[in-house]
Amino acid sequence: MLVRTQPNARLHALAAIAVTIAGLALEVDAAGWCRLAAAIAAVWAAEAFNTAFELLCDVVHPEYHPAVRDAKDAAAGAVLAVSLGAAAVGVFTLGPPFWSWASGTWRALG
Ligand SMILES: Nc1ncnc2c1ncn2[C@@H]1O[C@H](COP(=O)(O)OP(=O)(O)OP(=O)(O)O)[C@@H](O)[C@H]1O
Repeated sequence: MLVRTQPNARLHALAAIAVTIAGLALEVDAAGWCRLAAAIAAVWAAEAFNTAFELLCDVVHPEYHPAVRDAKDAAAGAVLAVSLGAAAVGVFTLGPPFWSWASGTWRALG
């Protein structure tokens, strides 16, 4: 339902697939997979709660209301915060093995 109805969830799905492929290609260790899996799960959980909250708001108060606006903005902010944290986990987990692979390849070519 999330992927079908939420454009952001499609982006999260693409990011999760890309991270999984990169993790396999870079042979991330078990601790790295734990961090990546926790980050991906946290983003999906935040997106699911945000979607549930938006749907509930639309049923409870479909008309414009400043409190609904602020509540929805706060929930969207939570997804953004978790997504930024997940991006940091991805960079710190995949960055070092990617850098070793890239510098090794560069040396082999040079
Ligand atoms: N009933 C409302 N009253 C006031 N503002 C609203 C209302 N419904 C939506 N908004 C504003 O429009 C924004 C988008 O709300 P919407 O329900 O369309 O979520 P969305 O487009 O699915 O957003 P998201 O990207 O967070 O999933 C909200 O963050 C809020 O600022």
